Amino acid sequence: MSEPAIAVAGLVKRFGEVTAVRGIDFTVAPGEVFGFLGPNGAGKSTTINMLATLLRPTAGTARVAGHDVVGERDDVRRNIGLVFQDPTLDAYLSGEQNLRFHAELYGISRSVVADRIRQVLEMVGLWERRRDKVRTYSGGMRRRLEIARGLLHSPRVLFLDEPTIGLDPQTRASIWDYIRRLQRAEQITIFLTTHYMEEAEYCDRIAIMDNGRIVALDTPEALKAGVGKDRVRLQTGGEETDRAAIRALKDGFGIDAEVRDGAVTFAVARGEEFVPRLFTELGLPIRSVNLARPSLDDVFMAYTGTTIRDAEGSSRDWMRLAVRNR
Ligand SMILES: Nc1ncnc2c1ncn2[C@@H]1O[C@H](COP(=O)(O)OP(=O)(O)OP(=O)(O)O)[C@@H](O)[C@H]1O
Repeated sequence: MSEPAIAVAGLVKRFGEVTAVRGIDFTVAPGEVFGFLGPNGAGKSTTINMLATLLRPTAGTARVAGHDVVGERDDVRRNIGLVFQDPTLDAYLSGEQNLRFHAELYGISRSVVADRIRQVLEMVGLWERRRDKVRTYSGGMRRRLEIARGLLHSPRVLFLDEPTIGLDPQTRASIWDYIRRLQRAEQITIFLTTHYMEEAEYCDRIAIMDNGRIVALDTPEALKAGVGKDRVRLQTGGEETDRAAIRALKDGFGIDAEVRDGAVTFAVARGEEFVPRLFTELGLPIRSVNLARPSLDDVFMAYTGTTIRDAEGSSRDWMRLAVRNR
């Protein structure tokens, strides 16, 4: 197997008395979309800043695109793209001029720059608007331009800190569409932080961070399967058959069911495998079946004791400080 895109071992960050990151370990495979979720102050921004070489770890190691974030900082920087919270586009320049400026900063060779600018602008659907000043762009267009800029120097790993915060759901969905397409087209690894559960669903794997530690790490599916059972609602067509169904579920499967809102309701592991058995083994008429899975909100609640909504809002000022003080 090829080397991980990100490999973190025993990573710690202390700010004086505060230990923001308390020894975390994880790896991210090349081409993965990896999401970091957690309440305010969990240590997400501190972690992403260490991986992006903007903050120096207190202890432990992190390798990004095969290079050490402390010992080979310049190599890491050449191989990563950053799309962070602070908007740093120049609103009085056109989209294309912003990218040219970035290309110069990164020393991208003149012979390839025009082609590459076209490529990334087309990827995020802004080629037609390239000559317009950024101040005429919508919030979603600016974000797409920032993503295009983060990709300009063909990074192996793209870091996105809350890529869609403050955007409406439709724009968020379209940004994700672009992120997914980019990831396929460029085969890059994407590491992002988010507060939005539906956004976490797009990730191949998610790490939930709380109080400086990773408390859960898996695919969204596995995390949901881990917190609880699926909920099945069954309609049999009558009170008598409902009662018979409750008995049959108890006797045949050892399941406790009850009638709720006119449907026989119960919890079961791997509901999608259980429902077909109902049809063949229950021996009663079934008029409809509804299967609901635990959501990532349930997962978040189970691991952090708060809802993701409570965790919204932000203490981003720390990150700005960290970026400025680098
Ligand atoms: N430069 C700093 N100096 C002192 N303490 C800091 C600094 N940066 C972060 N912290 C502290 O470290 C902890 C983790 O902060 P961090 O910003 O990494 O959390 P987060 O998970 O990104 O939160 P949010 O979702 O609010 O952005 C917090 O207690 C924060 O106050």
